[in-house]
Amino acid sequence: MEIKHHALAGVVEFTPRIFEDSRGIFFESFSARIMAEAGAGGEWVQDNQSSSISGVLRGLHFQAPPYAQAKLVRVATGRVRDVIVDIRRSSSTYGQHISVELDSRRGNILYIPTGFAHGFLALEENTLFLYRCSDYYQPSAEGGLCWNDSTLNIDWGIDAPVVSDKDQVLPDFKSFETPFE
Ligand SMILES: Cc1cn([C@H]2C[C@H](O)[C@@H](COP(=O)(O)OP(=O)(O)O[C@H]3O[C@@H](C)C(=O)[C@@H](O)[C@H]3O)O2)c(=O)[nH]c1=O
Repeated sequence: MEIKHHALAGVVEFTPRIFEDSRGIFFESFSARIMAEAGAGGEWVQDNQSSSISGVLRGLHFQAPPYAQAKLVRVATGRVRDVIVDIRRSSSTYGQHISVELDSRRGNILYIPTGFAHGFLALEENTLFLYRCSDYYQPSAEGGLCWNDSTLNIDWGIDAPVVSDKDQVLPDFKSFETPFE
């Protein structure tokens, strides 16, 4: 497993070794030991799966404490542009984001600690997105940020993605009060 520590503290990307033979491919998509040693350990309690048509954008989402969720995200079919925004008030990179392409052919996996808003854009038809969460879904704790906020200035590479009604009314960064220390 190749390990990359990203510029935003605590964010780790894993790229597994892919074994290919005449039957197809094999790779390890989760290793509690390797991930914990890289600072991406977690008590995972919920697995989620979504499928999206090309051009669907989901986000930017988080759950507020005490229901904050770390996430371990990957793509099983297709490809996404995955974006995370640091919303930890005391962080030196507060308000900054990174964008990582997650590709089912590479099998790369992104560890997102608590204190980040998360979203992704599906870049292919039938993109199957899989993720584990460190806490259960808690609708009352759901929060978010506007995907095309001018302060965040995220280059999604698309002007008019397919966005849910809920995601069209998320707050902008200027009026946002983060619940994360
Ligand atoms: C996230 C979630 C949703 N739901 C339900 C609520 C709703 O009726 C339906 C669809 O929910 P949403 O529109 O919020 O799904 P979606 O927009 O895919 O939400 C997800 O977006 C990505 C970017 C994340 O980071 C995730 O944490 C999650 O917020 O599924 C659950 O039952 N459990 C869950 O854990």
